[in-house]
Amino acid sequence: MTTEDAPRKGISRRGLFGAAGAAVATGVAGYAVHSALSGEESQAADNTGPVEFHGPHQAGIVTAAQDRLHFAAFDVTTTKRDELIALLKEWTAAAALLTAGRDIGQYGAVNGPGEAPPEDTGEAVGLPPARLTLTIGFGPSLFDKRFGLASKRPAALVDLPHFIGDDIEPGRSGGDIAVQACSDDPQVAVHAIRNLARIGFGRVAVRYSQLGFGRTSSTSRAQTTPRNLFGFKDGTNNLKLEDAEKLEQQVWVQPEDGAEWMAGGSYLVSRRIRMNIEIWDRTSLGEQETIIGRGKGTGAPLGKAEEFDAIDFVAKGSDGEAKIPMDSHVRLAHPQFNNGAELLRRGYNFVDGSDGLGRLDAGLFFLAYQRDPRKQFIPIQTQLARTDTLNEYIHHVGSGIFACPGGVTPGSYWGEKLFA
Ligand SMILES: C=CC1=C(C)c2cc3[nH]c(cc4nc(cc5[nH]c(cc1n2)c(C)c5CCC(=O)O)C(CCC(=O)O)=C4C)c(C)c3C=C
Ligand SMILES: [Fe+2]
Repeated sequence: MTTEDAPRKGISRRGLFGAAGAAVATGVAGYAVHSALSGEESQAADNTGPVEFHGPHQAGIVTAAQDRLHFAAFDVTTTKRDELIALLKEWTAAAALLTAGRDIGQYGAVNGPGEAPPEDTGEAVGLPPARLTLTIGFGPSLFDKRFGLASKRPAALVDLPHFIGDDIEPGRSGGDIAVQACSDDPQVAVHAIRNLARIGFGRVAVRYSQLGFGRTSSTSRAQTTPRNLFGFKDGTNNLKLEDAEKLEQQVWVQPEDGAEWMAGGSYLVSRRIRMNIEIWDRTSLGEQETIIGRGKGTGAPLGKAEEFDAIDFVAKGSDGEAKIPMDSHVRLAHPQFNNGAELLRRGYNFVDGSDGLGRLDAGLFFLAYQRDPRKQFIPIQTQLARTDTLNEYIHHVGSGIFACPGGVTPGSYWGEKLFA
């Protein structure tokens, strides 16, 4: 692309330098060499392209989980419904460009007039789309009196209850609107949120945000299972994008579920879960495996050999005790003990420095999509909060719930059906 092409929406970021230059500038070439080292990384080497923004469902839910997260919750600061709608239209147009790997605005980062601030902040120039997805959700507080939306609040968008052991910080919780940016390049995800926040200036303000540096789930059978900060494979028994029938039952809101505008959408629960890394690290391997209910090396259920072997909750060891302990995490979270309820987990590891007492401020930014939190997250978490032995090593400090509408078709905008 040349500067002559500039007065057209969405400057190609790579085109500014040419494809070869972009590969070098982004380190993609180095990434590919590095990727020869292991199967897991070679999977990532292909992850530079775009994910389609438009479709029946929002991208970023069943999309094979990317490696990086920038999650932001916004408070709406305008009280004018028209201004909020205008913002959602602007955000949608920008999101379509960003996810295609393009600069936002007409002139992008570097082709505008020298006298004005650039339309795009520029830190993603030369970077590929890196499978960026942007997923929007609306929190319960958006449905107060301000925008005339009270009657549109879905019954399933409940305020989450207090769970035993919760230590929730209001400043890390709630939000009128959430945007989940996932990408295989951290700078691409950060660029996206930064530019959406910039577009929103005067209409929304970032309430809190969270970076995640490593996925803690796989959402496709083509992906290997990653590890969380306790060193365990996480996401083995997750819902996967290949399970189309189960996704209809457990993830996608159906037309008969009420709140018509939510059909094809899903409910997101976010929890910032602090992990007591230092205490965990002083716990024996056997105890760690007993707490989770799976082997640390293989990820196999206790008593089994392979990661994807079925869990046998009945099997007893020579001591007469259940091989999968009654208070182990996988037993208490399993659909068999939760009325068949499942979650599509999409969380990320985080480390936000240390807490001043020499402990890492680290943990899991838990993200889970579901058809109805009243039947899924809430009962599962109620059970975990009561008896999960993992609770000695974790505590929940942030919380959010968001109604994520169905997908965007070309010409429509995020939340159009909500405001219709
Ligand atoms: C309310 C839902 C859940 C919370 C909160 C949660 C926190 C949490 N989990 C781990 C580690 C693992 N979880 C695993 C399985 C698993 N976890 C949940 C739900 C919540 N976890 C479910 C529904 C499942 C699947 C259970 C099953 O059907 O077998 C596992 C095992 C591997 C896997 O299947 O993913 C690990 C490991 C941590 C560290 C954590 C909080 C910090
Ligand atoms: Fe879990």
